Amino acid sequence: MFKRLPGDQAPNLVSTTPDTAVVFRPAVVRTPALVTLIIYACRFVVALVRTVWRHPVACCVPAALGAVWALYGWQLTVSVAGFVVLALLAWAYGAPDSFARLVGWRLLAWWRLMSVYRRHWHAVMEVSGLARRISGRVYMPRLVKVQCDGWADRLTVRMLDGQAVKDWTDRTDNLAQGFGAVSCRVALVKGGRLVLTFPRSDPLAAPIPALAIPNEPSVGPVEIGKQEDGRPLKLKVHGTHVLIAGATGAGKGSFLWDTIRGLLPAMRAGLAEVWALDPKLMELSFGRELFQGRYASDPADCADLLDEAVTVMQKRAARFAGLQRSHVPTIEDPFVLVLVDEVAFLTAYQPDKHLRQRISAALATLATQGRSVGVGVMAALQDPRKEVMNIRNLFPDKIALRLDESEQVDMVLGDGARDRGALADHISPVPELGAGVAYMRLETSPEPVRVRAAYVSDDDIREMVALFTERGEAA
Ligand SMILES: Nc1ncnc2c1ncn2[C@@H]1O[C@H](COP(=O)(O)OP(=O)(O)OP(=O)(O)O)[C@@H](O)[C@H]1O
Repeated sequence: MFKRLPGDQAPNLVSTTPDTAVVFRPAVVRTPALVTLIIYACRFVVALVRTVWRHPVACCVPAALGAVWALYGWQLTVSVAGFVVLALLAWAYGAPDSFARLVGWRLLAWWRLMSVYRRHWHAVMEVSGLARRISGRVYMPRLVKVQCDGWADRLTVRMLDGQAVKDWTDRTDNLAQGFGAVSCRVALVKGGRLVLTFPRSDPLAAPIPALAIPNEPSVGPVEIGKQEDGRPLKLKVHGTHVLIAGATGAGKGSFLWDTIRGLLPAMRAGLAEVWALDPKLMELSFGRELFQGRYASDPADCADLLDEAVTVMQKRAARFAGLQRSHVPTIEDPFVLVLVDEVAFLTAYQPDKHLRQRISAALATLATQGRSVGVGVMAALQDPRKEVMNIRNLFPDKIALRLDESEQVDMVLGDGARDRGALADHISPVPELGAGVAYMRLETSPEPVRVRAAYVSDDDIREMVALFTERGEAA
């Protein structure tokens, strides 16, 4: 603090300009040692109370051991501590799931809080610009709690008043680097509170082999791979439409084949049919026996097949009107999934304008009216621009595999998806690392989820065809 002293010429004065009549001298207020000690003691008590409040278990254990030591001596203390450690080890070995849920992840969360997040919190907030300095006072976002599971650390954070989620999503790189993680995901939980997710490992790093064909016929969500937290990835196909976008070699075929594989028992039971449009004549032709004649590659045949699907849809709608509002698959009215590989060949690159318009109209009709009567569309494409696929917004569920440009991410997944952590343009082009890896945004959840589809090889497709045709021979 500086005190203004007009005309003062005493030594040790500070002047901002030479030869000026206005000079300044630091005004030093001496604080008695006792006051300083009292301030430190108060701070210590507050910190102690706050620590006990926040970490009651971690504080009670050493306190209880200390009490046993004081009352009964060190021998009993060591015996009790040893017994507790052995009991915990036995629990961890005998029932690892319940141990992890009730003790393990909490211990890890406490350790990560102390060793990483609280330790670096101030520095990371200041350097990344998320803390604010106003009139010399520092305002710091509050780290509310840390939770851990087998895959990631989740930090609940109280934003500063006036901060926007975008302030945080713009700094995910800073946060990840600051806390030594490979990535950071930001999600708003409720007004002013965010959850920052820092993965500790990546269950999607290695390709996933084709999953076992399910035993039960079902059109319910089909298991097609893994989510980034290691849980199974189940994709809803009945009652929705799915758009899959990815650069060449990104692994779009995996999503198509995994879906067919998951539906195979229902197809065998007559509860589901897959109709395939394969204008590139590469992807789906390999298993065309599975489509029972509902397969087309020539654009004119594709248009006919789509028109047929529209007719099925309209007849069902006329029958169901006033009787039922959602579709239940039966042998008479099976779930029909129209698979379109490289839909841009039909909607954008098709030179015959009439055919193009017919196909676009049929796809738009199916996408707007099909799902409640059991006709779904799953379309894959490389280029997600509006000129190429002007009905992409009619698909409630969207999947973005590796994309070439960052702007394409929001084109596929919707506005703000990339800001929320869907870095589809960062997925590795090396097939072992990145093929089949995608970000998925579902109608029911705005948060993009990172997933990997299992790889269905040619041999797996042959096995599926054999299993399916076996049914035909048996019938
Ligand atoms: N889920 C997966 N896991 C691991 N590797 C995969 C996966 N899916 C595909 N691959 C590998 O990536 C290669 C390209 O896959 P695929 O042909 O399905 O890509 P695509 O997106 O359909 O490409 P295009 O648009 O050129 O047809 C495959 O030959 C395979 O080696």
